[in-house]
Parts: sequence; C-alpha cells; structure tokens
Amino acid sequence: MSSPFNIKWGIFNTGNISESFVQDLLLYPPHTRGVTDVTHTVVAIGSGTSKAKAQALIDTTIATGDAKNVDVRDQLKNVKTYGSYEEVVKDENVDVVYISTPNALHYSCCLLALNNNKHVLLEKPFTANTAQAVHLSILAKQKNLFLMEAVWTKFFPQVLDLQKRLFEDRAIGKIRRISADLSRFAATDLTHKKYMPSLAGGTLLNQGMYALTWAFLFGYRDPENQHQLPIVRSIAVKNPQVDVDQSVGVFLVFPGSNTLCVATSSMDITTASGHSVLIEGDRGFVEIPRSANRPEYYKITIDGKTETVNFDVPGYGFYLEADSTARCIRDKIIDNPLCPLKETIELTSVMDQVRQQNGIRFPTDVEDLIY
Ligand SMILES: NC(=O)C1=CN([C@@H]2O[C@H](COP(=O)(O)OP(=O)(O)OC[C@H]3O[C@@H](n4cnc5c(N)ncnc54)[C@H](OP(=O)(O)O)[C@@H]3O)[C@@H](O)[C@H]2O)C=CC1
Ligand SMILES: O=C1OC[C@@H](O)[C@H](O)[C@H]1O
Repeated sequence: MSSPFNIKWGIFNTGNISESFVQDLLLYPPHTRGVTDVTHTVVAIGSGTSKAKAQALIDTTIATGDAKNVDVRDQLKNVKTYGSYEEVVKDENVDVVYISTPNALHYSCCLLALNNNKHVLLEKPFTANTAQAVHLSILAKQKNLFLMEAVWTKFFPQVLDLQKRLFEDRAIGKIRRISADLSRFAATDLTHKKYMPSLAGGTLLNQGMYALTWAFLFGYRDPENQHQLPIVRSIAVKNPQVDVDQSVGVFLVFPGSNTLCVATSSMDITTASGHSVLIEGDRGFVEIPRSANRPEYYKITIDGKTETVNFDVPGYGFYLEADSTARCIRDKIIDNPLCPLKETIELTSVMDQVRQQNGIRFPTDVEDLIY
C-alpha cells in the first residue's frame, strides 16, 4: 500500500474558526477517522497582529489536546509562527493556505496567497461580490492553483448520502420545495464584525449563505434543474443604525425543475431546534433538525414511514473539507467537483441580487477589484 499523501498547511490569522480548523486537523488525525490516503501537517500560522497571537493559538491547541488526552506537542513543535500573512505565503514549506479573515478581507488575502503560488482554501462567504469571485477563479486557473470556498457543509457524509438517495434513487420522488434557515442571535454590538459594512457584515453573507447552500445542494444540483440559475426574490430587515441586513428572506425558483426554495436567516433569533432544513417531495420529505451549517443527522419519511440516519462526525468536521482539499492537490485537481467554483460564483451572484433588491451596500473599497 502506498503511503498517504501529506499536505502542509499555512494558516492566515488566529481567530475563532482558525483555531477550530487547526484543532480539528490535529486532534482528529485521519487514521483515527479511518482515512488512510491523506495526512495533514500545520507548518505555519500567521497573525496579522502579532507573532505572539500565533504562538497563543499553538498553546491553546496543546492545552485542548491535553484536556482530551491527545498529545499534539510533537506535531506543533516545528510550526513556524509569524506576525504577518505575507510571511506565511513566503514560507516555502507551505503548500496550501487556509484563509478565515473577516469577510471583507477574503478577496485581498486570497490574492496575496495565489500571487505567491499557494493553493487556497478560502472561508465562506467566498468574496464580497461576484466580480471578485470571478477574478479569483480566473487567477487560480491561470496559475494552475487549487482554490475552493470552504463550505464544509458540502462534505458531510449526511449530505453526500442524501444527494445519492434524492437524486439517484429519487427516494422522495420529485423534489418540490426546500426550506432552510440559519439564524443565530447576535447582540447588537455595532463594533462586532457582523454589524460592520466595512467588514462585509450582515446576516446574508455570514449565515444566510448556508440556507442558500441547501437550496443549491438540492435545487440547483437536482439533475432535473440542469444547473440552471434560480429566479430570486427577497426582502430584508435592515439594522436601523448601520447598513447591514439583520434578517433576510429569499425565495428562489429553479426553472429546470420548478423547485421552490425558501432560504432565511437572522441575527435577532436562533433557529429553533427542528427547523433547520426541510426538503419536500412527491413521496415524502427529509428533515435536518440541526443545523444548516453542520448537519448532525437526517430523518427521511417515505410513504409515511420514517427512518433516522446518523453518521458519526467527531470534533467539528472541518477535516472533511481539508481531506478533500488534500486529495485534489494530490491528484492535481484545481477545482473540487464536490464544491466547484462555478457554484460558488453562482451562489455569490444570488447574494448580489438580494443585496441589490434590498439596498444593502458595502463601502467601495470592500467591493472593488484589485489588479
Ligand atoms: N465555516 C464556518 O463554520 C465558519 C466560518 N466563519 C468565517 O470565518 C471568517 C472569520 O470568522 P471568525 O473566526 O468568527 O472571526 P474572528 O473575529 O474570530 O477572527 C478573525 C481574525 O481575523 C484577523 N483579522 C484581520 N483583520 C481583521 C480586522 N480588520 N478585524 C478583525 N479581525 C481581523 C484577526 O486575527 P489575527 O490578528 O491573528 O490576524 C482575527 O482574530 C469569516 O469570514 C466567517 O464568515 C466563521 C465562523 C464559522
Ligand atoms: O459560518 C458561520 O456558521 C455559524 C454562524 O453562526 C456564523 O455566524 C457563521 O459565520
């Protein structure tokens, strides 16, 4: 048997999700999950603020490992810590960069990485607008570099299994309607990134994109729709003080299959348990009780009979997208068919339409293209 392909990660920033991503890679290594074809090494962590913050992420990861009885010291002792993102992309040891800066910085950080010939896994929402998304995808293609939006949801076994059952087996018959919600209460703190237009805040880009992701997973991708773009109608409740969307409702109709989708999100409330995703068809329905970003299990009812399907995903599950990234880079695939750039661009264009329909604008420097 050939040895597993090892991929070397560089991490941009030390925020919440970077910490979760790094911990997922280290605390749940592939062999503990039955994965034998790829392995991950974190080789560099850069903070835009200070080298000390990068070291603090390492210290927290060691402490978390200790608390879980997982020895990660050995794996972390050679990690380079940097006080800038530039140093990460100049590090020759780094194969791929994971970028999870605030939304408004995704585009410029990704340009920095691609221009320094690094493969990139870029957090959701991919960019502030479609023009930026298209620009990044063209650049990655020109430079023959892997680029993917980190929509981890798409890699959950529950989702892959459902796609097979709903599309290949037509388990619930023709898909008629998809309803999805991702709402998280976020106290109105106008200095928080979700309330800052200058950081591309608002519920749509931060949370609503997950609800739209379900519409795309089972509406756009439905073979009956043949990847046709949806008709989009939306309405948003804006924050009275700052120009961000507090709650948003989007209706989509996929013209190939006539599937209706209702995608909602809010920062005023948290999705009630049991109300994340519902997919309804002629013969039955699928419920994903929670949550639209990290599906735990699904319940499928066919002709009145209900079955619950569970898959064990320990930790957060960010390693699923990381494993897939490693496989693509190993196989020289620059656009992951499980999360293709075309779909990212098209979902971004839906978000552009929603913002346009509701007068949600970001400052010019957030929306601009950089050449
Ligand atoms: N896939 C998922 O489930 C999730 C994805 N996300 C996405 O990840 C990204 C980051 O979210 P999250 O980790 O919650 O964010 P945090 O606020 O926790 O961290 C962001 C980090 O980015 C760096 N940064 C650089 N410039 C700025 C700036 N101007 N203001 C604030 N921070 C800055 C800082 O790190 P440093 O000083 O070290 O450079 C900061 O700690 C977002 O795009 C979000 O949409 C978020 C949550 C879940
Ligand atoms: O990616 C995310 O997932 C969970 C949400 O609550 C969060 O706001 C978002 O950034």
